[in-house]
Amino acid sequence: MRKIILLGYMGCGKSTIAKTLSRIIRTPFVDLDEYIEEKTNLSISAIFEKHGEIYFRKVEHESFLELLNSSKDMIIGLGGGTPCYANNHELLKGENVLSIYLSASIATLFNRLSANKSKRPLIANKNDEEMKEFIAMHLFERSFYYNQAQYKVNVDNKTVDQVVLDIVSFLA
Ligand SMILES: Nc1ncnc2c1ncn2[C@@H]1O[C@H](COP(=O)(O)OP(=O)(O)O)[C@@H](O)[C@H]1O
Ligand SMILES: O=C(O)C1=C[C@@H](OP(=O)(O)O)[C@@H](O)[C@H](O)C1
Ligand SMILES: [Mg+2]
Repeated sequence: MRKIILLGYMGCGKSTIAKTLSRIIRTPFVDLDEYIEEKTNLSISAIFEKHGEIYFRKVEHESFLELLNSSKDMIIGLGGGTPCYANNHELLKGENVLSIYLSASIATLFNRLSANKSKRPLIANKNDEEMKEFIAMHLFERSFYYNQAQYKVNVDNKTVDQVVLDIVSFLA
């Protein structure tokens, strides 16, 4: 059954867009981070703190496979790092998979993330200057993986509804 996968850097809007898209096209959505939190009974921050990032990436890969192998139609909002580890980017091209990269400028990401960093362990302890530099470098490193998606939608200066409409146009 068809899986619609949203990917992109932290703060690009994957979780938010997945929720609204789900309502519009009447397809259930699963946020991969939330799925992992339920499965492990730990927050993403607690997993990083107690078990480290390598363990998180292992659980993330297993969880992504579980969702892809389920027999249901589903929208999956990935974590920002999901396509960049464990060859997960290869899974973006599978049969019955439609993958969409929500691309955003460094300025957009910085503005959104500076107000929302506490639950994101990779940036939680950075000040504004450190964060700007980190986002620029990290986005550059990850772009290769994000660009493996079948479609790309730029989200800069767009409302959630506008982004959802752009995505709906690919699904026709
Ligand atoms: N199109 C948009 N316009 C303005 N703010 C947005 C938009 N999409 C998401 N946001 C906001 O950006 C922040 C990060 O969104 P989130 O969905 O958590 O991103 P992700 O899951 O990609 O990390 C949230 O505060 C969310 O409300
Ligand atoms: O970019 C990353 O490596 C991460 C992004 C987060 O998801 P969001 O992109 O939804 O913030 C979450 O999976 C974890 O904190 C690691
Ligand atoms: Mg998210």
